[in-house]
Amino acid sequence: MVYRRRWYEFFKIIRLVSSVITMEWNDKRVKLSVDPIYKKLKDYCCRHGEQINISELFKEDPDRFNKYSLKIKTPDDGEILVDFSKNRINDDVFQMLIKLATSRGVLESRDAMFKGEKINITENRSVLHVALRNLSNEPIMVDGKDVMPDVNDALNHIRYFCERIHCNEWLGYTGKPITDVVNIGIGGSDLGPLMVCEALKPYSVGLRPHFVSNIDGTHIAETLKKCCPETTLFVISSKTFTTRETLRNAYTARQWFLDSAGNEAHIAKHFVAVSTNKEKVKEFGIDDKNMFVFWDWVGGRYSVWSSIGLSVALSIGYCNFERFLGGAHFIDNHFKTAPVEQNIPIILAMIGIWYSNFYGAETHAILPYDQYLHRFAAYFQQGDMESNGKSVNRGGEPVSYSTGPVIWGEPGTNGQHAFYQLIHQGTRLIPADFIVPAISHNPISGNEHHKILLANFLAQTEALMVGRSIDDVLKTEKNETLANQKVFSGNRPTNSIVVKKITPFILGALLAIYEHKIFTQGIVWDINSFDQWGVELGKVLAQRIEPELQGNQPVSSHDASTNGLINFIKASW
Ligand SMILES: O=P(O)(O)OC[C@H]1O[C@H](O)[C@H](O)[C@@H](O)[C@@H]1O
Repeated sequence: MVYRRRWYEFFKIIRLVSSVITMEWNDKRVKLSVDPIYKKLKDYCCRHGEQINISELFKEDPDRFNKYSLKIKTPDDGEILVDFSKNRINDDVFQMLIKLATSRGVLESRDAMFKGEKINITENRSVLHVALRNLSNEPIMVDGKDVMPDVNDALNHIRYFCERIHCNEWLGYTGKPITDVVNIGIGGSDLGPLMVCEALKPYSVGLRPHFVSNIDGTHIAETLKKCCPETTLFVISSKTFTTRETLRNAYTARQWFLDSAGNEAHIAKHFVAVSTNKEKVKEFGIDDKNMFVFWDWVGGRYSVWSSIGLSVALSIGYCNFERFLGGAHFIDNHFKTAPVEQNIPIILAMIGIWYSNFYGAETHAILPYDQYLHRFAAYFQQGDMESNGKSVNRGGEPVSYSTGPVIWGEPGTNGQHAFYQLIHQGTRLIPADFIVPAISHNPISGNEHHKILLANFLAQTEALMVGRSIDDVLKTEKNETLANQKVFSGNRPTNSIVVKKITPFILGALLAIYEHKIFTQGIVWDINSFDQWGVELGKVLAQRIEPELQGNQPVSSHDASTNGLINFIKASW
C-alpha cells in the first residue's frame, strides 16, 4: 500500500514538473503575429500571393498530384485519398506552412492531449475524446488514474443494452418490442448522433431513430406524432443535464408517455439518460442503472464517441458502432505518428490557415457528394465554430489575426444549383472540401445516378481551378458585355477527400480527420479550442427574459429595441 502511494506521489511530481516545463515552453513561445515564419508567410503572400495560379502550377510540375496528395490504406475499408494539389500552394509555401505547424508546437500539444494533460486550460480539464475510441486499450491517465477501464465499462453497458433491445429482451410496458428511439438533446448531444445515424442509414438494424433538439414545441410535437408510447424509447442526452431546451423537451415527452402509460413505474422501460451528472438524472426520475455515463474530459462537440453515441449504436448495432470508433482510432494513430508533411489533419489545417490568415478567406465550405452525409457540414459547424470561434488567446489576450472560419455547406449536387454561383464567380475566396465515396450504397439504374454525381464532383473541382478565360468565351459569345458575364476567374482552391464507400469505419476516420484539423488550427492560433464561453451570455439573458414574458405588463428593463420586441410579442397574444 505504502509502496503504491509512493509511486503515485512520484508520478504526481513527474507530471507537475512536465506541466511546468510545458507551461514555460508555451510562455516562451513568441506570439503568432510576430513568429518569424508567420511573418515570412505574410510577406510571401503579399509579394507572390496573387501570382500563385493553381493551373500554372500543374503545368510546371507534372508530378504535382502525386506530390500534393496522400493515400492512406485502412485495414478493411480501402484507401482514403486526400488530394490537396488544387490549392494555391507551391513548394515554398508548403514548406513554410509545415515549419509554422512545427514552430507553433502542434506536435507537443498533440502529445499532451493524448497523454491526458489538462490542455483545456480555462476549465482545467483533459481533452480525451481520443480515449473513447482507444481500441488499443493502452492506458491514458487523468489525475493519476487510467481512464480506459471506465471507458470500457461504458462501452459494455452500451453493448449489453443494445443487445437486449435488438433481441427484444427489453420490452415496452405492454410487452411490445421497442421500434422507435427518440434522442432528446441539443448541440453536441444531438448533432453528432443525428449526423451519424443519417450517414450510416444503410447499416440500420431496424429501429427508427428520431432527434428532438429545438425548444420550439413544433419539434417534439411533430416527432411524437410519429411514435407510439408503448414502443418508444427516449434517450435523454445531456452532458450537464441542466440544458433548458433538453429538460423542457424531456419533461414534455415524459408527460406524453404518462398520459398513455398512466403509471410512473413504467418510465424505467422507456426513459434512459446519457450524462455526466448523476444527481440531476436521478432528480428527473431515471434510475442509475438506466444511466449511461461519460466524463467532464469529453467536450460536448466531441461526445459522439461516448455514451452520447447510444442512439447510433441502437440504430446501426453495437458492432458497427465499434467499427465507427475504430475508424477514428485509425486516424488518431495517423495523427500521432505520421510525419508533419504527410500528416493529413495537419496539412488540411495549415492549408486552411494559409487562406484564412494570409488571403483573408472568411469561410470554408464542406461539400459532401453523398446524400447520407447531408448533416456533415452542420455537424462541423459546431465542431469547428464552437471550438475555434475565439478572439482571445490562451493567455487571455486579444488576438490580432483571424481565427476559425465560418463553416457551411450542403450536399452536392444540390449546392451546385443554389450557391456554387458565388463560389465560382463571387468576389470572395471560398476554399472548399469535397467529400466523395467512389461506391454508392444505392447503385440504382445501373449506377447511373452515382456516375452523374461523380462526374459533377470532378467537373466542379476542375472548373473552380481552371475557370474560363474571356478569349475562350469570345469563341462562342460575340456580345462582349455578355461575354464578360461568362468569364470564370478560376484559381479557386479545393481539397478532395475520396473514399471507397462511406462505411462506419470510414465515417469515423473522416470525423477524426476534421477533429484533428480543428485541434491543429487552434494550437497555431494559440486559442483554447475546448471551451465555449461564447454561448453563455445568451443563456443567462434568456433566463432573465423568461419571467418577463409572463402577464401582460409592458416591459421596460432593457434597451429600447429589446423592450419593443418583447412588448410587441406580448401585445400579439
Ligand atoms: O449536453 P449538454 O450539457 O446538454 O449541452 C448541450 C450543448 O450546450 C451548450 O450550448 C454548448 O455550447 C454545447 O457545446 C453543448 O453541446
